[in-house]
Amino acid sequence: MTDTHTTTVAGVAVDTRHWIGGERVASAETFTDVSPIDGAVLGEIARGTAAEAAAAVAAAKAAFPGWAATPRAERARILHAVADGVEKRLEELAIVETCDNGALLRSHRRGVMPRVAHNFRFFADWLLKLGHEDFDTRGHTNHVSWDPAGPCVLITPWNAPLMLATWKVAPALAAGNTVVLKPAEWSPLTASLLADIAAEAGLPAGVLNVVQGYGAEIGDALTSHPDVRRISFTGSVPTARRIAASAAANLTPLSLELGGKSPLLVFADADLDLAVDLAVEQYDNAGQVCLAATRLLVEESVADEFTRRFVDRASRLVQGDPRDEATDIGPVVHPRQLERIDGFVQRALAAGARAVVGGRRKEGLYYAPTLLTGVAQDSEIVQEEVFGPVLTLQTFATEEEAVRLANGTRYGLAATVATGDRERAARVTARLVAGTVWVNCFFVRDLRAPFGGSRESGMGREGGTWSFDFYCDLKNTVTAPKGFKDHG
Ligand SMILES: NC(=O)C1=CN([C@@H]2O[C@H](COP(=O)(O)OP(=O)(O)OC[C@H]3O[C@@H](n4cnc5c(N)ncnc54)[C@H](O)[C@@H]3O)[C@@H](O)[C@H]2O)C=CC1
Ligand SMILES: O=C(O)/C=C/C=C(\O)C(=O)O
Repeated sequence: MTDTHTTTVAGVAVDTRHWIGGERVASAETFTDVSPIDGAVLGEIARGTAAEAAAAVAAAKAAFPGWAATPRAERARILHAVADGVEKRLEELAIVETCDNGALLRSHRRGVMPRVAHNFRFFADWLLKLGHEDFDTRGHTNHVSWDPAGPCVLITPWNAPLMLATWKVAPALAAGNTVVLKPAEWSPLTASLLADIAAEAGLPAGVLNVVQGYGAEIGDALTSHPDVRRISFTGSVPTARRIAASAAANLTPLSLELGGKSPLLVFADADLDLAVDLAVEQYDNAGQVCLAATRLLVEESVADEFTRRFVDRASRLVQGDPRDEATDIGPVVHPRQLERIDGFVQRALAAGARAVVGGRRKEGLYYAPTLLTGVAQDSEIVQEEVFGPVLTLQTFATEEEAVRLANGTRYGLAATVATGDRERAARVTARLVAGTVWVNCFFVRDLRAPFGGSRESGMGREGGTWSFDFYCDLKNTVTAPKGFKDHG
């Protein structure tokens, strides 16, 4: 149901306007938000332009001095209150997100939305632990402080909308910055709910602004705005190039978390059932996970047995409505994404690949979980990020070959190694080019650790102190032991 400025999704009222300077602001035009589950219209969302971008940055700029001067303990208290609000509305956020992007409700309930709250709690607590380091040089004190940088523009994708947005919003606010958040146009709703939650938690007007619209319109206006002091972007490589070009004009510092084509290396000495579990896990969120290990690299001697067990496990996956607790794989996010995924698969099949599992569309926006064999290292399907439930399988004869194949793309976001040999694990992980490497596990990580990608998978790292390195202007104040009136 939708009226002019509010839509109701699964019983939850969501404001479809921007949130700028503590007020709801409409745009002259709207765009239609559609659910990938069944094509239902979820709402008419404000389609922001350069004017709303300018208003949001102006609001963030005006609110900056007050928020930057707010004591750390008070900033942390408010961020914990935001986390409380997320937890209170967890069920609402979970169902709205599922209707909006089609990811599993059970994942939103049990993993994703708790992580959203944790993002706020973690950075609130980390802020309070962040030291002011002092160094002494011939009696001169070098005092290093973490100064807030100014208004930050945060641009996020649709595959894990609120989780990836708050991974940026929380440290940016903790650092004392103000924020303009632009969520993806395919999943705009939970960002609007976050604005409500933040206001209820007592975040002052203008400290968090949320604008809606298309990347090429309002997104571009935000990233080229001269008053913006940080841009953090998660999304695709082509968009990152455009944003980096906009940022270059103003020399705005940039953090980029981009795509991947990560490998899962399965050695013959691995626990094969565990390795198969790890491989099947890559279909989570219908494969729309930047970290997904979509290239299965399996040692020749166990490849047939691995494939047999994989096919058996994959054939038992339940595909269907993501609101159903029994569902393992929901729809992909948008008809354009479905076309893109199927295009990759059909071109690979035409080039000689074999679909051991899937390889076709199903009804609606559902794509059969797919495993392709007979693929060459330099083929499109092995080199390009598909961002769908599509895995490839290649074999290797030696550890050397495994590492060469694993590192043989232009990406470097993540890698997973399945092995029963600790020494091999140490040897191989040391040689992999990736921001995160998992051994006999996947996806679990500590927010104190750095997160980001090498090569075309990104620029910079966020997480723990690395987030504050990015969102702060670090300052070194050197004070001499002389010149003060009270000094003898
Ligand atoms: N490394 C990481 O942590 C993650 C990376 N991703 C990557 O994101 C991609 C999927 O997300 P998509 O939404 O399709 O990416 P996308 O790059 O098309 O869009 C991401 C965001 O950028 C905005 N945007 C588009 N053009 C823009 C412009 N010219 N200026 C400013 N903003 C603009 C969009 O509106 C959206 O909010 C995949 O490639 C995936 O690997 C996704 C999740 C996590
Ligand atoms: O921050 C994390 O640990 C996970 C990030 C997840 C994604 O980037 C994703 O779902 O694509």
